[in-house]
Amino acid sequence: MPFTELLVGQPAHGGHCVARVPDGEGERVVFVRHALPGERVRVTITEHRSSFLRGEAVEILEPSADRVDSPWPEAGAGGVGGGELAHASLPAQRRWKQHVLAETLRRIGGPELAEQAGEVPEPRALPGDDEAGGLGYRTRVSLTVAQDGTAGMHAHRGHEVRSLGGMPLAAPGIADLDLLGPESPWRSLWHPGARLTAVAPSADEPLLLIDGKPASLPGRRRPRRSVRERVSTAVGPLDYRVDTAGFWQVHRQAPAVLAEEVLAAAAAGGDTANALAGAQILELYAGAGLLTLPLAHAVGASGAVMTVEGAASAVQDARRNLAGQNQVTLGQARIDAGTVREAAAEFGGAPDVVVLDPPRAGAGAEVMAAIAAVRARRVVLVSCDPAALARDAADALGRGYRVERMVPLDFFPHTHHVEVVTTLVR
Ligand SMILES: C[S@@+](CC[C@H](N)C(=O)[O-])C[C@H]1O[C@@H](n2cnc3c(N)ncnc32)[C@H](O)[C@@H]1O
Repeated sequence: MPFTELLVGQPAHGGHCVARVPDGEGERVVFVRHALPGERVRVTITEHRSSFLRGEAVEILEPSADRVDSPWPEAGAGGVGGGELAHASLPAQRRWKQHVLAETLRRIGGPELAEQAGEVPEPRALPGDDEAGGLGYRTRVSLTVAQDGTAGMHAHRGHEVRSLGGMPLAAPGIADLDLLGPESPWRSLWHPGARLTAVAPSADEPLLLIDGKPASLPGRRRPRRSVRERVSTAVGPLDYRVDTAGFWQVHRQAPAVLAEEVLAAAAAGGDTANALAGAQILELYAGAGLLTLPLAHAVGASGAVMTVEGAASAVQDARRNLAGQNQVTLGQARIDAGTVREAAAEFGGAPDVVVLDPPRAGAGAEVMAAIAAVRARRVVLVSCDPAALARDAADALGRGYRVERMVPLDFFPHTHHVEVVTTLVR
């Protein structure tokens, strides 16, 4: 079945739409990438599984009104991953994510979560994205060196590395590094198969890591171990240092927007400066302290913020970023039920708010149960995966919390990814 003509249905979690092909007496589901709902397309089947097929739309026979010329054709059918919605207009991408989020909450979280979440809004565009066509936002880009020595990315669900001609989603500082093509000045420093990470910090020169180590061109500034990031917030600009290979929000506007949303959620939507003064906050998965610093300002000297983070280098960065904030205690530990209980016990009673920003897999049932047992009035859950959000939020609902608000944010234009800040209250 090399090519099949299909009518494409609604999007599903993972960056594809659902279609069906006849299969014996019944039908088989096909997950189709690079198509839009309602389109009639020719599809090449890329993977056969016992219960479903995967395919890519290679010819659009009846296009949707939402279809646009992709600003990144190299991420289209047969191409690299990371730009799977680039064939849709930005408003259509946001409607796609809204649909997937609502469906995932219902399918994985169950009817109660779906009901409490209510009418899930479209993910909010970040400042400047609509004007820029959703391009030039990524301050971190991962590449791999192809066999011919040029920088590229892996084919979607493939091992082969494709050389890239452009990186339209990358921030301008990354293009300035001149990584692409056979004339790149970096070529003598890397080898086929090397992993490259390009970083364009908000308050520092862009830099390149080769196999996780900061590199520099001959005669240029020595490689740095950390970069400076500056985040504009309501309490003024906040300055951070972050390990070059450490976690930092990828969208150039995401640090400020996330800090503002988390503060508003923790403060019950009130004036954060007053509502959180004196509050006791437990922050889990705190990274280099992006959220810890504005939380520390908001609770003030009479409040307390305790963090737990697993990566030693991130805790070291946080120590520097939070220097002088005596109301903050930084803990390094792998987060599990035990560490949540221990951290909460330090407050000598329930903290007012628990903030958590777990990795893509979510916090998981055990950690969510331990968080619920802490009995904080509010839990602010930051999720970068709708399925993990549905599991984590459903766990909280089963343990005495209800959803007060869900704020989806379009942190990753042209991809299917979406960030959501959920406020849970007892
Ligand atoms: C999505 S990041 C959030 C960091 C921070 N809130 C930010 O926005 O920069 C998740 C963080 O959780 C940490 N982490 C992941 N799994 C962990 C675990 N099991 N225990 C402790 N920390 C973990 C990672 O090192 C990372 O810093």
